[in-house]
Formats: sequence, C-alpha cells, structure tokens
Amino acid sequence: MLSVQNLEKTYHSNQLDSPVLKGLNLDVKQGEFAAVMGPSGSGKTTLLNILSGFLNADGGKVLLDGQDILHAQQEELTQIRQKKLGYVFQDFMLLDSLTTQENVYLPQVIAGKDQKEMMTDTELLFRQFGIRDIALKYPGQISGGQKQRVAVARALSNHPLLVLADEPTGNLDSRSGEAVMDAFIKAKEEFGATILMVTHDAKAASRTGRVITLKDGEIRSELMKNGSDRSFMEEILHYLGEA
Ligand SMILES: Nc1ncnc2c1ncn2[C@@H]1O[C@H](COP(=O)(O)OP(=O)(O)OP(=O)(O)O)[C@@H](O)[C@H]1O
Repeated sequence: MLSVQNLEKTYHSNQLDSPVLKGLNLDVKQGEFAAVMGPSGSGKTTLLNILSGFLNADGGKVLLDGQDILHAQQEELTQIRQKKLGYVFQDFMLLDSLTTQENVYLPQVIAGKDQKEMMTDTELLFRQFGIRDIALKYPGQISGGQKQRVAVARALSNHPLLVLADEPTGNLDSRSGEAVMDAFIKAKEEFGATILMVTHDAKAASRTGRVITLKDGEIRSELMKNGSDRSFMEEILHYLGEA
C-alpha cells in the first residue's frame, strides 16, 4: 500500500550539507497501524513531511497505492493530499472559529463530497470516537484529548488510504493520550484505516502492531508485537534503553 524505496534527503544550510535520510526503505501494509520511533534529529518528521508531499526528497520513490508521490504533478499531488491522505498533528491544527463538527466537514467540502454522505460519515465518526456531545462546541471549549479525537475524525473523513500522525499524543496527559490511541485502534478495526504514527511515547507505540526505529537516517530495527500491549511496551522500552 505504501512503499518507500531508497529515500534520500539532505538539508543544505550555511553551505553545510546535512544528510538526514540515507536510502531509507519502508513498506506499510493496508490496514496496518505502525509507529516510527528514534532519537531526536533522526529524521522522523522529515520522513513524514515527505510522505505528506509537503517536502521534496533528493532521491528514491514513495509509492502510495502504486502512485509515485515524489514525481506527481502539482495538481495530482493536491488530489492525493485531499483524497488519499489524512493528517493528525501534535498541536491538533483545528480552526478555532469553526465548531468541531464544521472542522470535520471542511476537508470533505473541499474534496467535493455529497452533503448527505458528509453528514452521515461525520455523525458516525463522532459516535465512534465518543465526541458526539461536543459536536457544536468550538475548539476553545474542549479538552486537548477531545481536540485530538476531533482531529482523528477529520483525518478519516475522506476515507484516506493512509493516515499520517506526527506525535499525536505529544501534548496530552496520559489519560487523554489513551483516549486518542483508542480512537486510532477503532479507526483501524472498524474503518480499516492504515496508520503511520511518529511518536516518542513507548506506551502509545505499544498500542500499534509494529515499531520501526530510525537512527542516523536509516531504519535501525523493526519490532513486531507478539503479545499484549504491556509486554510490547516492555520490549520497546528495553530496546530503546539498549539503543
Ligand atoms: N529545514 C531544515 N533545514 C536544515 N536542517 C533541518 C531542517 N529540518 C530539519 N533539519 C535537521 O534534520 C535533522 C532531522 O530532523 P527531523 O525534524 O526530521 O528529526 P526528528 O527525528 O523528527 O526529531 P524530533 O524527534 O526532535 O522531532 C535534524 O538534525 C534537524 O536539525
């Protein structure tokens, strides 16, 4: 579903070259929920920004459902971003002047979705994620965990092929973080969503099925979940402690 092949990215600043991604290879299967971890500066956000089409790469391929997003024309890229990708950011990125429901309507209106379908889909998402009672509230009137669940609903609203999440629990206390992770699990189990999440949080990572660790611009290891969330978290913490 997502295939990243030999991805390379070097930043140039003050006549200094900083290679950040050095021929990275990664595959994500349809319906998979995977986490990307690694030390600060290892290139996690750079990877996500390239997958989002927000940043150019210097080499390699990013195939989303067979379509190479690195070499897509601008118009094609806009279509991919609107219809095939969903985003969840650390700081929610909700519009304060719109209700939570209107925030979720917005990308659907932009994508030209039928109004009745939009309302039905939104209602279903709000119900699934336990945020129906805040549908008419504004972001300033709700908690961080609720904001992030609205952001997850928004990311799923156009039935994307892939949801990209950058530190979605980074600004949340642990209980709110759990609620957001519950929303991702529901998205995977009930909507068949495919999710790639960057995180520093071993507890959040342990809710996924696979943890990919980056180091110095390359994949250092992949940990697969074989048992409970708890035993996976211990494995992740042990691995990070040794790394
Ligand atoms: N626009 C830029 N220009 C120059 N260097 C950059 C730029 N953006 C990021 N970098 C550098 O590239 C490296 C990777 O950054 P990136 O943000 O991808 O790392 P990260 O793994 O997401 O880090 P963190 O966990 O701290 O968010 C860092 O050394 C960073 O300083």
